[in-house]
Amino acid sequence: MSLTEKVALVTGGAQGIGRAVVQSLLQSSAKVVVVDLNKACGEQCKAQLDAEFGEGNCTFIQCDVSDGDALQDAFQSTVDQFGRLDIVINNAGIANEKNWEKTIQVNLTSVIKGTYLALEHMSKEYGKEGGTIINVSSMAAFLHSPHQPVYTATKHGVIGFTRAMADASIQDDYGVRINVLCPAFVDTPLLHSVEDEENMGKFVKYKDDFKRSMTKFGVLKPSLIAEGMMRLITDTSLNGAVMKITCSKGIHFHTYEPMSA
Ligand SMILES: NC(=O)C1=CN([C@@H]2O[C@H](COP(=O)(O)OP(=O)(O)OC[C@H]3O[C@@H](n4cnc5c(N)ncnc54)[C@H](O)[C@@H]3O)[C@@H](O)[C@H]2O)C=CC1
Ligand SMILES: CCCCCC(=O)/C=C/[C@H]1[C@H](O)CC(=O)[C@@H]1CCCCCCC(=O)O
Repeated sequence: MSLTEKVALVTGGAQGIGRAVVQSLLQSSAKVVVVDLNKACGEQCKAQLDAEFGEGNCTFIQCDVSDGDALQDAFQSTVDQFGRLDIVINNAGIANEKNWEKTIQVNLTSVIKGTYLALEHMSKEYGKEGGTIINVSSMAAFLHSPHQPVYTATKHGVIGFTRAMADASIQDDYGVRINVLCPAFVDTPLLHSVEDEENMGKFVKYKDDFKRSMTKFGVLKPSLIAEGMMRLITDTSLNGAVMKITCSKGIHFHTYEPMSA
């Protein structure tokens, strides 16, 4: 499906899962803004994508998503440059149990802020044309581990927030679909960062169990996560959906009991 004329903003898009998603969006002819903290990685990513897709299709904005004003400026710059916004992927995430407050800021607060900013630029409530938001959670929200308690809490939070906002979008006719994606282990730099005491603090003692779990459940390629993301972007029937991606079942959806009064 062509996303010609569509404009996407991807946080944490310079490497890992975000980078794979940016690649897929460009392959579908969208314009893409990569918002990332890592300047060197972001500039290298943009240079590679310019070489592959031509200049003018991809922009890099250096930004710490946990800085609310900077994130607001990144959204505004996107609209100033490309004239519109259609797709927002709140993907940036860290796993730092030592600086757990930062983990909450990046993984949860910034996802909430990124969703509200996306709505300001896309919702019919603000006179805009609609769009789609995908928030990145994790299978850690379903299968917890003592290795990463705060990371797990943030990923639970992302699901609850996203589902509630998806309901609000339907009830108040925002014209914006809001979904959440939960990958199992994915082969990215983040997955290796959880072996360091510097990141995990006292919980690093559980790292061998965590690694055994990786061997047991397998490790996914970022390209499969990008495939799931593209399905959430293009399937207009999906709102409030919780997509899981695992080695055993591939791309599938979590189902919930209907809410009773
Ligand atoms: N790799 C895995 O096994 C899994 C990852 N996830 C989630 O997927 C998302 C992406 O993770 P990966 O690609 O694996 O990580 P990664 O570490 O490979 O890439 C994350 C990107 O986010 C950027 N970033 C980090 N903090 C930032 C900040 N404050 N502001 C702006 N950019 C920032 C980094 O510079 C990096 O480019 C995260 O939300 C993560 O929790 C979910 C399940 C499994
Ligand atoms: C910090 C980056 C790594 C986060 C990766 C992740 O999401 C890990 C989740 C694990 C949790 O901490 C304990 C687990 O067992 C989770 C992995 C679950 C994979 C389940 C796959 C099941 C299946 O294949 O059916």
